[in-house]
Amino acid sequence: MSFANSAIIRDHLLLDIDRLVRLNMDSWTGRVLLMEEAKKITFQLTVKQLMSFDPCEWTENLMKEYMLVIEGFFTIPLPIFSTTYRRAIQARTKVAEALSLVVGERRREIERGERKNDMLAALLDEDGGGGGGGFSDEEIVDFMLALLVAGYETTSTIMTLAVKYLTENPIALAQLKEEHDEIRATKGEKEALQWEDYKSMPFTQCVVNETLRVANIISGVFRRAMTDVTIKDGYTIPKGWKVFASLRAVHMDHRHFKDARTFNPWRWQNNSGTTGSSSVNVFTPFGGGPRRCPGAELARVELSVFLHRLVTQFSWVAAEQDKVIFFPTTRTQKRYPIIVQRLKQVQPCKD
Ligand code: HEM
Repeated sequence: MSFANSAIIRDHLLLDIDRLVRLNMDSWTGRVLLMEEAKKITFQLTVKQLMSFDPCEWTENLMKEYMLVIEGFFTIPLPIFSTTYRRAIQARTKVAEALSLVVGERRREIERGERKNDMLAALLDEDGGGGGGGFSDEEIVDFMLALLVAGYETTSTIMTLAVKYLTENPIALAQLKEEHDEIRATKGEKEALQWEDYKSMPFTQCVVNETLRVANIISGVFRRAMTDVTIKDGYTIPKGWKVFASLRAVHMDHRHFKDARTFNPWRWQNNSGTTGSSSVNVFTPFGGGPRRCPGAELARVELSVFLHRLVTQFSWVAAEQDKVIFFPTTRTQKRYPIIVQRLKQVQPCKD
């Protein structure tokens, strides 16, 4: 099931992304914990994409419970020893119950002939007319929970790290801002971004690629060899073995990316970003093959819109030193606090 291809993003999601990013940024003043704000935005976006709910008390409560579920991911899975794990299991039950009610209500709406245009509707459609046996409520809830997890941590971290890298690279930030100021100059302050605007952000796409390359939000992927696989230099991975393919090791390899540890968005101006002439794709932040991340395009659009609204509305400085850490997940130690200042809007001249 395709839930975030270019056409869906262009025709449905882009407006919501722009609106929800703006809505959140409207309340920013002074010191902002960027990672927390980015999480709020990506959670709200995913909920909207899944079941069409705008931010409200219900979504806020859902997010509180859901954060307890996420905390449980990084604890020892033994309820007797870990309060965090116990709390996470209880919270997962609550989130699943809340989502089940939504699925039930939606089934009743469909019986009354009402239909929404979101991920949940698509899942229920598969149920009715797909001929594949249909999904049970439990399967749908499970899928929704998985999607909340897949898009939330990853995209909010990439937003935070893009801002951190740009703050540390004023020349890149200035060039990015110039690109976005030019787009905004053709529109009113509040006017929504259009798909053509997103498509006219070449330097932003360099920044997005370079952030994905350096940050390595997902450090690697597991695969099982379905048959004996012979790889370079005569090594064979025997059938049945599990392999961890390290995406980070390739992205940080100076044979592919010159000065691989340096954040250099301009390297993408030659499109492939690589130094070598290898025809093998060495840039795979979203994995590869049939399991490649289905949210790749959505994540790119979310980050681009986020950067657009940030650089056209604010200037900022880092509030304190913060460090990127990579274990157990990629994130910054202090949730990247920044001090923001709202830019004065320049009004167009009147005759
Ligand atoms: C910067 C943001 C993101 C990064 C770096 C990222 C990265 C990845 C990676 C590396 C995989 C494993 C692919 C493989 O095994 O080859 C994956 C899987 C997946 N991602 Fe993403 N992702 C991001 C955002 C999203 C978003 C926004 C969504 C949806 C809302 C999403 C949904 C999924 C799903 C459902 C899978 C599992 C696919 C499968 O197993 O068939 N991701 N992602």
